[in-house]
Amino acid sequence: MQQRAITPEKSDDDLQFDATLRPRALSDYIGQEKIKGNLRLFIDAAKGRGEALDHVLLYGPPGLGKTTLANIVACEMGVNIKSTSGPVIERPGDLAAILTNLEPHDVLFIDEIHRLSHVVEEILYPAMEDFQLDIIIGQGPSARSIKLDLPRFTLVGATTRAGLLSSPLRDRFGVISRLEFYTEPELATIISRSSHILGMEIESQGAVELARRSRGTPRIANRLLRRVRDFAQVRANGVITRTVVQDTLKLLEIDEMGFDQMDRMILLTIIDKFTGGPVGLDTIAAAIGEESDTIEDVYEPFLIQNGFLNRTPRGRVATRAAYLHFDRIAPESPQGNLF
Ligand SMILES: Nc1ncnc2c1ncn2[C@@H]1O[C@H](COP(=O)(O)OP(=O)(O)OP(=O)(O)O)[C@@H](O)[C@H]1O
Ligand SMILES: [Mg+2]
Repeated sequence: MQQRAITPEKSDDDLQFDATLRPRALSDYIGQEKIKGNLRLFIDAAKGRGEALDHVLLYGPPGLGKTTLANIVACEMGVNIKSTSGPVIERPGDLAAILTNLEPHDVLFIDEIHRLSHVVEEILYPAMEDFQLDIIIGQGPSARSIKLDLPRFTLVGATTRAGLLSSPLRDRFGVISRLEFYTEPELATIISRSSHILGMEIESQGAVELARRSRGTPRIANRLLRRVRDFAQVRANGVITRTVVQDTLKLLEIDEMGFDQMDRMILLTIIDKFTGGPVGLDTIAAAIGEESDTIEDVYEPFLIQNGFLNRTPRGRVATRAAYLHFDRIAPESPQGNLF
């Protein structure tokens, strides 16, 4: 897939920036006030009792700050964090090795936790609940089952798809938090903070304009900021003004709403090829040549939340706002459930 400027998924050149721009303390983490309030309380309580924090599940669209929060939790608890991800833990032995190496109260961060295999999940249940490792060593008649005590640890799980988590796994988390898209003022604050860290001068109108076009997502805001920075250096004496932002985004073909080519393709396919829908996700995916999982996880949440797309039992439907945005005339009497 071609690298989109706006995709909220990680790319390699994000990694270095992620490291520099990632807030380290809860007080530097902007927005998500409800989650922050809860975590603050639970962390203070756990520390007060000298206990490990309860297991935490973080879910929500890519780029909203799940990994960042996991690291902050460890930092605020004053413990180490071990990071891994669902697809990386292939065999029960892999997880056993990680678990037996934890120190008391450590944070184990499992990203993409919905992609853990079944056999690995089975090991995780008693580990989360009773801090016991229950594992079978060897095969056939010589196989032995061994039980080990584990230190009390905190599992922080992250996923873009909470719906794909098995309920026994979900039930073992004491804290389940959903990350929301950020408001424009929150994103403007994040952008100003990032500019400051990168040593860039940004006018407040520039930050507001960029915030408006960042699809509610800090990762996108930071990525666009890098592009804007290049433009500002070359064409505008290094200061990020509203005009600099507008000109850069025009080059990147990102419109007033923050839609890029892929968003436009999804909506216009529904409007023009399928008379506004309803049309199945797989059909849309085939028509535009993108994975349906990617459409569902990455692009749709923002379009739905902002009222451009509806998810109905019979398929996806473009809303009146979508027709208006593209200067199309919405059908007079829609097929029953259109609007
Ligand atoms: N609340 C926040 N305040 C400031 N910066 C943030 C905040 N949340 C995220 N960021 C920035 O956005 C970037 C992406 O965040 P992060 O990697 O934590 O997202 P994620 O939810 O883990 O994404 P993914 O689902 O793709 O793993 C980070 O590098 C960080 O700089
Ligand atoms: Mg992450």
